[in-house]
Amino acid sequence: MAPAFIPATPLSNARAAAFPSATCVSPRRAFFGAAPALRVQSAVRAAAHPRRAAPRAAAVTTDNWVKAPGAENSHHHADAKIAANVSQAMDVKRITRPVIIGVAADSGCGKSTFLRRVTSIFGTEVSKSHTPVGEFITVICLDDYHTHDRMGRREAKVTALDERANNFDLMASQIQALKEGKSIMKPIYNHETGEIDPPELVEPNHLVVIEGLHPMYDERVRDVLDFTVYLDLADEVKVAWKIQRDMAERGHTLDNILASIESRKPDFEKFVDPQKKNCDVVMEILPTELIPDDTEKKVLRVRLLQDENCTHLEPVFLYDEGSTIDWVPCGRKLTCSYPGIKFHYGPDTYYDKPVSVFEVDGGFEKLEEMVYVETHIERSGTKFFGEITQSLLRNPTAPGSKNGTGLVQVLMAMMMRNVYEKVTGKKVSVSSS
Ligand SMILES: Nc1ncnc2c1ncn2[C@@H]1O[C@H](COP(=O)(O)OP(=O)(O)OP(=O)(O)O)[C@@H](O)[C@H]1O
Ligand SMILES: O=C(CO)[C@H](O)[C@H](O)COP(=O)(O)O
Repeated sequence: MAPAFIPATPLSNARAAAFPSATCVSPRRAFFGAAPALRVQSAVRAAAHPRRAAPRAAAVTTDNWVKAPGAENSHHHADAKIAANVSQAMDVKRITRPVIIGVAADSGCGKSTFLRRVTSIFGTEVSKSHTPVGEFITVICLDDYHTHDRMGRREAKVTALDERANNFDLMASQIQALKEGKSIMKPIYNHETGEIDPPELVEPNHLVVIEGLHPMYDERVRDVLDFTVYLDLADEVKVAWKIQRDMAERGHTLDNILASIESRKPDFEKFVDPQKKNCDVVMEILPTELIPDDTEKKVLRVRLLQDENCTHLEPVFLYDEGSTIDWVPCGRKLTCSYPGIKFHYGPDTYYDKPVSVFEVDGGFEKLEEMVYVETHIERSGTKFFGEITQSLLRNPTAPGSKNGTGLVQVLMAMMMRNVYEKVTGKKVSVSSS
């Protein structure tokens, strides 16, 4: 029998503007780029359909489930469980084995923007719910494993980045369970209220992405991951993006934004940043080198660092694998206005390990011309001629579509698709129209 469909936990209302020190937005809200209208709509829907508003726990029978190891670590997590048996969803959806991918970054560093590109490359959609779920992919935000609610963190005098503020025992047991094909009752950290809501049902899926501050922090969780991605923003870029988002869209003051970034820095450096050392791919976003003394930080230099020894990764390259290449296709091949665009590819070392670097500095004047560049990017895993260009053209106004950030995000999304295909031996079919 097919498992009963459990309504997804609805999006909660706007995160309180009353917490000006908060630097991140609800990943779900950002994931769908939800305008206030959407949030209101979702609240109205919930009111009109009370079942939607009910906690997911109410719809599931978990009598023969077991308490998840780690649930005892926090009174907020007491109801976190793991199914005793493999989920029927495995059979019903013909899941070979769930592929689990980690995406790590600080808050506001473009995880949601990247994950929208991922779903687009997989040709799939996800629900507008606390945990986005689709036929193929589920995206779990690891903020849900915060040990304390917002008030509790204040009392304990810890930031959300601190290891003590996260229940890694529970995270490890539940992500491991999903990989084994078992459903879980996962806690919910509610960014709107700062509270921990009753747990929700999450079933195994073909692809499960775990995103947030610490997907690779705990060895037990890291060992479960099939592929790991780290989004690494230079401080100047982080500040510029924060200013753009939090000042323009949320009415925060500049001083407030800067103070918040500064206050997170020590714990960011201690608990989040070190994860990048062991990642399969790292996307560095840096200020351009094409404009001397650039102050605007709108033109970006992007470096994709690909671990040469990663089991499932075949690094992309320009022209000739292993060579060092600097390429400026501006002129007859590409329309470029100042400062133009420059590509670089070559071997390098990153924390003592060999990596291939694919780098793009600057932007595209005409996105359609990207197809010329695409013909020179080798082993990108495209399924048809022009797939990268088509993917960027599908949403030309998305952040980064006209510069290297969008291009590198699409390349990383294709790597994730390759990893999925390698691990499962199944092909993902996509449409070229
Ligand atoms: N490639 C890009 N170029 C320019 N701006 C970008 C790019 N990617 C993301 N941004 C901007 O940065 C901000 C944060 O992006 P996003 O919401 O994707 O980050 P996030 O890591 O999911 O944030 P949070 O953890 O706070 O939810 C947004 O305002 C977005 O428009
Ligand atoms: O770094 C973060 C990741 O999103 C948040 O700051 C953390 O999850 C705490 O959330 P909030 O500020 O809403 O209490």
